[in-house]
Amino acid sequence: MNEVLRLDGVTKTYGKDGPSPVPVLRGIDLTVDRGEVVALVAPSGAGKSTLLHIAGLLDTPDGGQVYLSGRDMTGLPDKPRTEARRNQLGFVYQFHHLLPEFSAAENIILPQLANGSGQRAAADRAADLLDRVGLSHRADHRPAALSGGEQQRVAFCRALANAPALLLADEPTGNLDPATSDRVFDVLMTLVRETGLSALIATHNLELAGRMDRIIRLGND
Ligand SMILES: Nc1ncnc2c1ncn2[C@@H]1O[C@H](COP(=O)(O)OP(=O)(O)OP(=O)(O)O)[C@@H](O)[C@H]1O
Repeated sequence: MNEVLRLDGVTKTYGKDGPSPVPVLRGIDLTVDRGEVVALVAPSGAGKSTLLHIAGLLDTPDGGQVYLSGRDMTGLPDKPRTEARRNQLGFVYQFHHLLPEFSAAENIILPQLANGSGQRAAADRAADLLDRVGLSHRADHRPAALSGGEQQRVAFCRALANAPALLLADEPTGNLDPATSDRVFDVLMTLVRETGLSALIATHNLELAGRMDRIIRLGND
């Protein structure tokens, strides 16, 4: 099985039983292979976040199937979906959403402890990931003491903390100025390549999209 993610004929309409339904996804077919980094490019409002939420098992489609590593996740109860989300998926958002009262290292350690890792192994992995993104020296600092680009690098480490099979990212550098965005995106790509991770990364930035293995377009972009 070479596919980490497969969406087959996925449809989604918001408020479909109400007076003003909003059809967003109309039969999306999409795959991400193991080790592949795919850009998701679309105009604003075309449904990138909706698609990432469905692929990330945070929302369910009205129709169609979502497969993770070959397993049909559609219609499964919450428990296996939550487990799959914890074990197989990593998320990065436009804003880092780090826990403000914890240090950079702790933000990477906590999801590992929640997933059953021991303290020592979790701390070692956090140290390794911070080293990879060039932030070893900021491990004990809280997010507020870090720059926007540094915070986002910590968020990448947190997303990779539990060694997911697939990284889902929604405008991961969209909140940064163009030069920082470029540098931080390079860090993300290096991290993804070094760990052999698969990724589906939504971006408006065509230059960044061009650096990925393949571009999938939604809507008329
Ligand atoms: N809960 C909801 N109820 C009704 N409509 C919604 C809901 N969530 C999203 N939408 C609508 O669905 C469409 C797609 O939204 P989505 O956030 O997926 O787009 P997007 O491509 O990620 O946009 P952006 O790039 O601006 O973040 C938009 O028209 C949005 O207004």
